[in-house]
Amino acid sequence: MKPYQQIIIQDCGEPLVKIPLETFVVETPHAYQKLGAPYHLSAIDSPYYLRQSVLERLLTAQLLLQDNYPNWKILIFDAYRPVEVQQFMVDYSFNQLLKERRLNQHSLSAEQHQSILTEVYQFWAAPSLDPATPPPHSTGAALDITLVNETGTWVNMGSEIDEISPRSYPNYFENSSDPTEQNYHQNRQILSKVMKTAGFQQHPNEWWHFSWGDQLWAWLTNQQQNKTPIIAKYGRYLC
Ligand SMILES: C[C@@H](N)C(=O)N[C@H](C)C(=O)O
Ligand SMILES: [Zn+2]
Repeated sequence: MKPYQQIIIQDCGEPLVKIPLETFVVETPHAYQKLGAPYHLSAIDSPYYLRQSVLERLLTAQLLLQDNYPNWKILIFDAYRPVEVQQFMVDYSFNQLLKERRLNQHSLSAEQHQSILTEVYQFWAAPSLDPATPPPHSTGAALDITLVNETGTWVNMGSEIDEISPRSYPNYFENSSDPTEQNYHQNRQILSKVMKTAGFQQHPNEWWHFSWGDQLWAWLTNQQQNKTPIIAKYGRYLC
């Protein structure tokens, strides 16, 4: 269990709302739908939903971005994710690591299996159905995003979304003396600054993952302030 999963959840009952796709940028087809992720098993069969207040904050973040970078936009890579899709992506990522390392699942020792799973879980939440430990995206409070510039080109952050490697850590390029890598860091800073100003918290291992109101958000907020601890506003979204 991760420390943030001990945070108590008191779901405020806010609805999941459709993201106005014309206001942001999205990839079509969606990356996980392209892989065959089973959205059809969920009553909400699209990733482009968020809790109402989370969407409002995302709109604020994009306005803040455009104060300094007119015509830049937030690209929504992923938002609401049913637990079935979380399971599919954990399995997919595990199998990708095996492929990259030319390993065969059936000849793995128990230790090897556990060690690869631990790597996957550094970046993916467990597909838990326990109401006390929902995967962040299944609450409708988390989203994976990047930026596109005025020409519609993805701003270069120096690594791919979902890459299982230290390059995904938000400050990975912070102390680099290479100008290109310094630029990646600046780009990541632009993204995290507008999101944090709008109230979001960022996943410690992922430059692209932000949330508002879920357990990780509450846990990180409590770490940063010496006030009465807060609890999570959103649990797994139940239709
Ligand atoms: C890996 C990425 N797409 C992601 O969403 N990670 C977080 C931690 C999650 O699975 O909730
Ligand atoms: Zn995420």
